[in-house]
Amino acid sequence: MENAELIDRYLDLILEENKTTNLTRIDSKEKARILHIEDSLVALPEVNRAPEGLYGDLGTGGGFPGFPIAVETGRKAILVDSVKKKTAIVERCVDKLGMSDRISTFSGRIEDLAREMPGKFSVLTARALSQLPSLLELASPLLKKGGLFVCYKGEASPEEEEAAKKVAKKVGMTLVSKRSLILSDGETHREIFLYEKTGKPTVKLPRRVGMAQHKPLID
Ligand SMILES: C[S@@+](CC[C@H](N)C(=O)[O-])C[C@H]1O[C@@H](n2cnc3c(N)ncnc32)[C@H](O)[C@@H]1O
Repeated sequence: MENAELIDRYLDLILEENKTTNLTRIDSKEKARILHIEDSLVALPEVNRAPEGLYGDLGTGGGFPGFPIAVETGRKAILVDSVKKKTAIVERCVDKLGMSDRISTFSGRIEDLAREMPGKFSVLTARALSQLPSLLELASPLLKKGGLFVCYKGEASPEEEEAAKKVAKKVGMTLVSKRSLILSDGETHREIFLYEKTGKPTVKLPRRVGMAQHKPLID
C-alpha cells in the first residue's frame, strides 16, 4: 500500500473509533484530512534533518502527528500518551494496518519514558501538548546529542518564546529555526519550532512527574 493510502486508512480507523471514544473533536473526513494529515506532515522537512534513528511523538492522542510522520519517514517510532485508552486505540489501528513491527506505543508519562529510555531518540515531535518551556524540558532527556525536537504550535506569544529561550539554555537545547505557514483551509495558522539537543542540562532531568508542566524552569 502507498504511504498516502496507509495514512488515509489510519484516519478512517481513528474516525471510526472516535464515534465511541473521544480522540479528536474533528469528525468530518474532509476537515480531518487537513487538520490531521496535512498538518502532521508540514514538519516533514524539519524531521528529515534529524540523524538516523528512533522517532517519538510526545502526547500523541489519536496518533497525530506520530502516525503520518512515522509512515513517511520510515523510522522506527514510539507514540507516547499517558492515557491508556488512547494508546490502546492507536495500537489497535496500527496493528490493523500491519505496521506494529515498526510503530509502537508507550502508555505513560513522558517523564517516565525518559527514565526508561534516556538519550535514545534521534527526533521527537509534539503537537498541542504544552507550552514551549515545558516541552523543551520534557524532550531534552529523551534526545541523543544532535537529536532534534519539532514543536507544532498555534501561535506562540512573545512571552512564551522569551521563556523558552531561558529554559532551552538550562536543558541543553538550541533553537535552530522557526517557520510559520497557513494550511490549505486558508485559515489555520501553524508555527514549527525546531530545536537541537546541543549540550548537557544544568538541572537533573527528568524532574518529578508533572513538574515540567506545572512549574516550568523559567526563573
Ligand atoms: C491536546 S492532546 C493532543 C493530541 C495530538 N498530539 C494531536 O495534536 O492531535 C494532548 C495529549 O497529550 C497527552 N499528555 C499530556 N501530558 C502528558 C505527559 N506528561 N505524558 C504523556 N502524555 C501526556 C494527553 O493525554 C493528550 O492525549
